Order: sequence, then structure tokens, then C-alpha cells
Amino acid sequence: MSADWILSNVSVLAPGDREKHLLKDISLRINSGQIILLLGHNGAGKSTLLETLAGLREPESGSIRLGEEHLWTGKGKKRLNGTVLKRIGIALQQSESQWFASTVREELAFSLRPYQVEGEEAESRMQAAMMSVGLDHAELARDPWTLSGGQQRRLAIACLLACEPDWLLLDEPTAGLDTEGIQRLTGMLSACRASGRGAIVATHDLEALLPLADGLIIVRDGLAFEEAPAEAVHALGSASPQALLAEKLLIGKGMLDAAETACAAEAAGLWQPPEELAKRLAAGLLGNERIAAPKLPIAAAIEEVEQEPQEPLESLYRLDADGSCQASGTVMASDSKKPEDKFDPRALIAAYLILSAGLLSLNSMPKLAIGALIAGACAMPFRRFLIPLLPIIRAFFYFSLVFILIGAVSLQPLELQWSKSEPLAIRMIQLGLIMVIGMPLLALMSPIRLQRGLEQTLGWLTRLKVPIHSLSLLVMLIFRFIPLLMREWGRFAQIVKARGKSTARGNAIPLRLLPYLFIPYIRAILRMAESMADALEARGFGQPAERTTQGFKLIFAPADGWLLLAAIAACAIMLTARMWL
Ligand SMILES: Nc1ncnc2c1ncn2[C@@H]1O[C@H](COP(=O)(O)OP(=O)(O)OP(=O)(O)O)[C@@H](O)[C@H]1O
Repeated sequence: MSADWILSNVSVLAPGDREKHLLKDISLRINSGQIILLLGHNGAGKSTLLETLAGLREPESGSIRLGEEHLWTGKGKKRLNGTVLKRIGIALQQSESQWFASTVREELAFSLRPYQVEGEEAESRMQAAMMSVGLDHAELARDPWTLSGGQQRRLAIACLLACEPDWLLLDEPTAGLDTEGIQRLTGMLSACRASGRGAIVATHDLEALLPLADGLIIVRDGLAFEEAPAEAVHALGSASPQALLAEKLLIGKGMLDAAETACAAEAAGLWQPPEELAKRLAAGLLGNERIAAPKLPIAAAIEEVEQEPQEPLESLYRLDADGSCQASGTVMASDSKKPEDKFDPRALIAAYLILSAGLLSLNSMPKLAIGALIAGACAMPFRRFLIPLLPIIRAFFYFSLVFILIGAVSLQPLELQWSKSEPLAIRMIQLGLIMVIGMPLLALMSPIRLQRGLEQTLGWLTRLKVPIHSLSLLVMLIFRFIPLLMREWGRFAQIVKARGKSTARGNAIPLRLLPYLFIPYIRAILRMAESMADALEARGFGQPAERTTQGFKLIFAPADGWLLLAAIAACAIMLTARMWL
């Protein structure tokens, strides 16, 4: 029999951004043996909540208990509790890309390993799990990568079921499943509940899962909004699928503007609750008074979610005459308040070069002190981008210190002569300061804007046969791929840790699990490179006769002028210090 989840004031911060809350002060009790749906807009925090329950994200504050057991234990609650981990099984979105073994059987055996289940017991669990998800016994010998997408999703769930956890944590489990697969899934969830186990399921598929649910948790902007009573859920469940079907039917007949509904909502990631559709039906918009929205406690909750002010669609999307949705590139490129859109990359690079030249001109410790003050003042407004890079800065500091100390060693007699290593110390401090002021650039320039900046500035060189498009593309890809590779590593690390029931913190991976991470990781990177190559080809790269398409044009704004003036003033101060000190 599974135990209740008890969450008290749980908050989770974005990795590397301590000002961004992914979950805020969540207090919940989720009773054992229930099927609970997590609902909410795209980006609301459903996956984050599931990952936090699975110990894949460390809460900044608050406590998470499964019955009497704390998920995080030890001094300062910094160590994961392996006993709790073994009582839960999580399937992340796209966790079917996790395969490393050459057969389905080995994959299942890997999932069972932390439970030390082997031999006949393991075999019977594997077969039962395969049967529950509708995979044939013969598939055990197949290479998991040769299964279809839907079959791989079923296998991901079978890997969880074989471990017989008290709680299943499922993220979008119906995605990619056919009708039979969904029926299997709902049957499996009902069977879990009947055996006293529970499930928490993040989903947008209300039609399939709402009729099963014992309760709902609405997540909005990282807040768990409401736990709905089971009666409300079932009453709502009887109304919503019809409303959805009615809407689809009317869109098909051209009686409802698809651009206003599905296209816009899907494109902007807005979730349209069935309640909204039911209200429109009730208002006569769809002409079917059979489906009227019942006024339920949960309806009020969903309504409140919907009343959250949304960014107007037209600021993000342009609806063309043919009803198709287009991302509004110019709006996103110039008017957005995202950090990487604030400055023109050309201004940022020019300011960086000017400041670096100033720092390199300082040739003594007192002058460098002035340079350090100026570099600190420049970096201060962007300190939140520097926090995640502190380990690199610290490593550089220790590395420099060791070199400076070695440089200062005199052997006859054995002593430290500071004067010997002063030039090296000055050089290392200059490099350190240049590195620190350069670090925020990674966050202030998106790769695509950097590419456009290079193309707009150096585009004239193409007449001299200089391959500027290719060079700027290369720079863009380097900028784009480094964070992407790190993110993918984090994603696969999470999956492998969840399967291996690792108690390691953060993205740290125990050595024993590394081989299981490398294969799917490398495969994912290769696939990503292949998709990118296809996309580039579609844009015209690699076909010299074709003109490549360009999404937007950078425009030098007053803020860029001020940035350059500030950099010139700072450089002037450093040059003056060099001459007069
Ligand atoms: N590593 C991260 N760094 C910064 N922000 C993050 C990180 N991971 C998630 N987020 C942000 O946290 C928010 C919640 O994401 P989450 O994946 O939990 O949403 P969701 O409700 O599951 O969405 P969906 O329905 O699209 O799956 C999003 O705004 C996302 O951009």
C-alpha cells in the first residue's frame, strides 16, 4: 500500500538563475492509492513538479515526504533518500530516447537492477510488465531502437511497471500512443489503483485521462493551484470530451474559425480547458445546448487559471489570410524584453573589445586595481548571469594562483620572489577580468542575433568571395550547440539517474551509470546534428546558387549607443590611469 505525499512549502529555483522560481511555496497532500492529474498551460511547471517529487530537482526550501520518509535526508537535507526513490517510478517526456542496451530484455533488467530482482522473479515481472503495456513477449529479444515510437513509449512504461513502484509519476504518457495504447494505459492505471498504488500524471489529454482521475492539481506559474474533489472531476469528465468533439466537428465544417481556436492556442501554447469550450457552447456559439458547463469547484479553479493575463496573441503571432499562423519574427527580435534581445550584438562585441583593450593597457598592480573596479562595475548589472559560471571563475583563480606561485619560486636560495612572477600575475589578472566581463555576453546574445550581426556587418565581404555566411553560421552553431549539449547531458543524466535510482545530487552522475548515459546521449547529439543539417539545407545553406532566408534585421538602437559610450568612457579612464599613475 503506497503512502501519502506531503509537500510543505516546496520552492524550486531555475538552475543557474536564483531569481527565477520554477515552483513557489507548494504545499500539498496527495493521498495514497489515487490517480491525480497535473493540469496547466505549457510551461506552468507540471514536469518540474514531477521531477521534484522524483528527486531530480532539489528544492531550494520546504520538505517533501512520502509517508513518514523524507525524500531529502541528512544534514541540511542534501542527500536523497534511496528508499523513497525505490518506491517511485518516473517516466519523463521523451524518456523513450533513453535506450542503451541491445535488447528490450536488457533494458528491463537494467531498471530492475537497483531492486536486486533477478532470475525467475525478474523474468516473470518483465513478462507481466510487457503484457500490461501490450507488448508481445517476442519483443524482449528486439533492439529497442527498432521499435516504433509508440512501442518505445510503451516500453518506457513497462520499465517502470516491472519495478512495481508505489507511485507512478508520468509526464504526458499518452503522447504518441494509439487508441489501443491509451486504453492499455488507462487499464494499467486503474489496475495500479486497485492494487493500492497511486499515479501522478501530467497531461493535456483530458479526454483520455479525466474519467479516471480521483483528483486534479492545477499548476500555474509554478503554483499548485487547487486539488479538486473526485466528484467534481467526474462531473466535468462527462461534459468535456463532448465539447471537444463538438468543437472539432464545427471546425471541420468551417463553422468555427480554426485560426481563433486550435491553431492559435496550439501555436502560443495556450491551454483551452474544456470548460471554456463548454461555456461557448452554452452561449450558443456552437449551437448545442446539450453541453452546458456545470458550475463546479474545479470549474472555478480552471476559470481563474484562464483569467491570468496573457500576452496578446497578436504580439507573438500573425494570422495570415489563409488562416495559417506565423511567428512574428520582427516583434520577437526587437521588442521583446528578453536579456538577449536588449542590445545589438555588434554593440556588445564592440563594447567588449574596447573594455578589453583598456584592461590590457594596464601594466601595474595599482593600475589593475582601477581596472578591476571598472570591470566589477560593468559586470555588476549582469551578476545573475555570472552566478552559474562561478565554478569556472573559481577554477581560473586557483589555476592562476598555482602558476603565479610556481613563477615566484627561486631555488638559490629557496624562497618566493614576488618580483619574479609579477608580470605573470598582471597578465593572469588581465585575462581573468576580460573573462569575467565577457561571460555575460553568452546570455546577452542569442546565437541567431550574433549570426545576423556578423552577416550585416561583414556581408559586403561576400563580394570578395569571403564565405561570410558560412563563417557566421559556424560561429552561431558553436554558440548554439555548447548550451544545447549541456542541456541534453542534463536531460539524459536525469533519465539515467531515475532508472538507476541514484542518490547523487544535481547533474552529478555516479561512475557506474556513465556507460548507460553515453550511448543515448551520443545518439541524441548525432540525431540533433542531422536535423540541423536538414533545416539548414532547407534554408538554402550549402546551395550557393540559392539565397538563404533571413528572419529579421538588426537595428542599432539608442541603448546600443549608450552602451558604446559607457565602454569608451571606461576605456578612457583606464588609459588615463596608465599615463598618470
Ligand atoms: N533548467 C531550466 N532552466 C530555466 N528554466 C527552466 C528549466 N527547466 C524548466 N524551466 C522553466 O520552467 C517552467 C516550467 O517548465 P515545465 O517543463 O515544468 O512546464 P510544463 O508545465 O511541464 O509544460 P508542458 O506542458 O509544456 O510540458 C518553464 O517556463 C520552463 O521554461
